[in-house]
Amino acid sequence: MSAASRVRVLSVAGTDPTGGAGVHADLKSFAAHGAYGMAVVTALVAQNTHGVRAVHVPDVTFLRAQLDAVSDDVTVDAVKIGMLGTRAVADEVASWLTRTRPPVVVLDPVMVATSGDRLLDADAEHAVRALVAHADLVTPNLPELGVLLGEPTATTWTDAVRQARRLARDAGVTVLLKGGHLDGDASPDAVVDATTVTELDAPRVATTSTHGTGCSLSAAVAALRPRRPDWVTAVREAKEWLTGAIAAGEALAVGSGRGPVDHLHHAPGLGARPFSAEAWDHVADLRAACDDLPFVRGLADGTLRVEEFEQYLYQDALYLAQYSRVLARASQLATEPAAQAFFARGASRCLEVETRLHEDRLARAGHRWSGPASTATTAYVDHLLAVAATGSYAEVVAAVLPCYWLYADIGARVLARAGDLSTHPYRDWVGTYGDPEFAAATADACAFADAAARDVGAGTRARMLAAFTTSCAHEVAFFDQVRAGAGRGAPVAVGAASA
Ligand SMILES: Nc1ncnc2c1ncn2[C@@H]1O[C@H](COP(=O)(O)OP(=O)(O)OP(=O)(O)O)[C@@H](O)[C@H]1O
Ligand SMILES: Cc1ncc(CO)c(N)n1
Repeated sequence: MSAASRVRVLSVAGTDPTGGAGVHADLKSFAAHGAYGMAVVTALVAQNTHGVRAVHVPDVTFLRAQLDAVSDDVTVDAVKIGMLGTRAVADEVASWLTRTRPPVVVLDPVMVATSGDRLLDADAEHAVRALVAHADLVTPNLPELGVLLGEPTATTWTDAVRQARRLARDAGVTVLLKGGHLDGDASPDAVVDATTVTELDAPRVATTSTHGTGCSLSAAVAALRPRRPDWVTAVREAKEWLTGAIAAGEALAVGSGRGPVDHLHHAPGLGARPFSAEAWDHVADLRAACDDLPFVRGLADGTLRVEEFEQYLYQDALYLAQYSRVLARASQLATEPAAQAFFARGASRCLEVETRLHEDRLARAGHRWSGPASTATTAYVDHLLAVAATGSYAEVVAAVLPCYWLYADIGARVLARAGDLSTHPYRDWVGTYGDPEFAAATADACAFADAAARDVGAGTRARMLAAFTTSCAHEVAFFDQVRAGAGRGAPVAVGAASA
C-alpha cells in the first residue's frame, strides 16, 4: 500500500447542528490543517449559539459499531475524543482504546458547554478520569482540570498550572491547560508534562465568537501532532491558528448568541477573509499608535506648527517621487488591464496632484526646503523599492496599500470631525486625503490586493502581510520623524516674497 498523502484523524464527539462545536467543528479543524477527517458520533445534541436544548445518547452498542466500522477498515493516525455524555459511553470508548490504540490520542474532557449547559452526567466524571490514563494529551479548561483532580477550580493561573503539573505527574499524560476562562487581556495556555511547563501567550480577542474553541483547538492539535516533532510545536501552531479563527468569527454572522470561530479563515482560495480585512486588523496597534502621534494629532486639530508641517511636506515630496516608481512597477507587473491602468494612473497622480499640493504650500510659504531625504524617508522608500525589485505583483500591491489606506482613513476622520474646513490651517491636505475620490481609489487598491491574494499560495500571502505591515510601520515613523527631528531639510529663503 502506498503511503497516505494526508494524516487520517478521527473525532469521537457529540454534534452541533449549527456547526460551531463537536464533530462538525472538529472536521473543519482537521480540514484547516490539511488532514483527512472522520467522525464517530457519541451523542446527538440539539444546540445552537445560545445553548443546549436536548441531548440524545444512542445505545452504546451502536457507538461500538461505529468505532469498529472505522478501525476495522481505516488506519487511524490520530484520534480526538470530545463529548462523551454518559458513563457508558466513556467506558465504551475506553474499551475501544484498549483494543485499537491510534498513535496519537487527544482527550478534550468536555463537561460543560460555553453556554454553561452540562454535557456530561455527574456520575460519569470518574469514567472520564479513567479515560485520561488512555490519552497522550488531555486538554482541560480550568473547571474541567479541577474536576479531573477532584479539587476546586483554580482561581489564579499559577494555581491552575500547579494543578496541571499534578495531573500530568499522577496520570502520566501531557496536559494542555487552557486559559480561556481567565479574566484580563491575555488568553494564555500552557503545555505541561511531568517535568516542564511551556506557557503559550496569546492576546484575548474581544469577541463573543468563542463557541467551540476548545473542540476546535484539540482537533487542530490532533491533526498536527503526527506531523510535528512534539506537543509544544503542535499546540503553538494550533493556538496561533485558533486566535485568528476567533478574530474572524464575528464576520461569519452565524447565530445571535456566542457564535462559532471561522475555521477556514486562513485558507487561501476559499473566499474566506479578504486579504485587506485581515491586514487591516493585523495592524490595529500600528494604526492606534499613528493616531496617537503628536504630529498626527496636531495635523488633525490644526495645532501643528506650520514649520513642522512644511518639514513633513518636503520629506513627503521626496517620498512621493519614489513611491510613484513603485506604483509604476505594480502597473508593469499587473496582468489585468484594469489593474495595470489603475496603478499607472496612481503613479501619474502622485506626481501631479500631490506634488502640486506640496509645491503650492512650500512656494506660498516663501521659501524652499532643501536637503537630503531623512532617515525615515529613506527607510520607507528602500523597503518599497526592495519589494518592487524582488517581489511579485501581489507583494508590491500589498506594500503600496498603506500609503493609500492610512491617509484615506485619517483624512476621512479629520474631515468628518472638522465638518467645515474653511478655517482649518491644513484644509488643502485634509481636503486631498478626505476626498471621496481618494476613498474610492483606496477601495480599488484594496480590491486589487484582495484579488491578488486569492491567486497566491500561503507563502506569498504571508509575504504580502509582512510587506503591508512593514509599510504601515514606516508610515508611523514617517509621521513621527518631525517630532523626532530626524534629518531636517533646512528651509532656504527664495527672494523677497518671504513673510
Ligand atoms: N477571547 C479569546 N481570545 C483568544 N483566545 C481565546 C479566547 N477565548 C478562548 N480562547 C482560547 O481558546 C481555547 C479554548 O479555551 P477555553 O478555556 O475557552 O476552552 P473550553 O472552555 O474548553 O472551550 P469551549 O468554549 O469550546 O467549551 C484556548 O486556547 C483559549 O486560550
Ligand atoms: C457536541 C459538543 N461538544 C463540545 C461542546 C463544548 O463547546 C459543545 N458545545 N458541543
